[in-house]
Amino acid sequence: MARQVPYLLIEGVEKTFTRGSTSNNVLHNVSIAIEQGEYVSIIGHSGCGKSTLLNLIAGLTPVTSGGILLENKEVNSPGPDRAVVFQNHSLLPWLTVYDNVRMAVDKVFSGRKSKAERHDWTMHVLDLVHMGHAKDRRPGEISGGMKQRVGIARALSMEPKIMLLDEPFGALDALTRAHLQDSIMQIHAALKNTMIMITHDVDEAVLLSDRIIMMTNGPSATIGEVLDVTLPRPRKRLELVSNPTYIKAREAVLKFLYERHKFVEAA
Ligand SMILES: Nc1ncnc2c1ncn2[C@@H]1O[C@H](COP(=O)(O)OP(=O)(O)OP(=O)(O)O)[C@@H](O)[C@H]1O
Repeated sequence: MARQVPYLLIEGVEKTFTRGSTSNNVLHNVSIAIEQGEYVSIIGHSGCGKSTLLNLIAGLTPVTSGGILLENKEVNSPGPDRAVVFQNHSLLPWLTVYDNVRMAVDKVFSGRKSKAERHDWTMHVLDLVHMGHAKDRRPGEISGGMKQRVGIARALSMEPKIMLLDEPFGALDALTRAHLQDSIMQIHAALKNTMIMITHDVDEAVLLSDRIIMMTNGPSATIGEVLDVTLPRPRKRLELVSNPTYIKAREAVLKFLYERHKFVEAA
């Protein structure tokens, strides 16, 4: 029987940055298979290589050795099938909320959807992140949380196979962050897209993820442990607080980060 190919396969990946005669092996032998529709978080101490790993999947930087396959095709350049959402939204300040999303829609769908369809699709994704009402505002006229919603809408609008989220809620206050986490859970439930998210927040990782990838400290960081989060969905943050599975998962990540792989400040 033919072996089933994983949706995203990261196999034996090494990443070394070289400048002049010095080289820094950031990632060592990173291997994992991710299934379609999974929500996977990557957690690890500062500087271990989380963003580097995300950039490799995005195709923004090449692997030194090993390989990344998406639906059995090698990833070696950026593409609209992998949309990245950064911590600091990167909206164009002179365009409205609508036009910031529409630009991405036009880029990806100009040959495949009519003008009216592209308009409807733009409004649909803005409504998904609850930003339809603010479509005519410019980035300077909306809050940080709203900007992040537009960034997520823009990424979603490209119908990517994989959403790559680099600390998407890191710059937001706790309440805004909670609202956006709820939105992303609703979007994930509705669209069933594959999400890979970097976070420093243990509660966020447990709340959102199907699996949590825990990275060891660098240099030569690798995947230390992978935790399955078996909590059923939809998940409600208030109900989880006293849920034994939630408490156990949270404890497992905290123990990994603060007992087995403590952060040691470089001398
Ligand atoms: N383009 C680059 N050239 C050289 N070194 C780099 C480059 N990008 C990252 N690094 C190095 O790779 C290591 C990992 O960086 P990376 O940003 O991936 O870590 P991180 O886990 O995402 O950190 P943080 O949690 O603080 O954002 C660091 O030592 C960094 O200096």
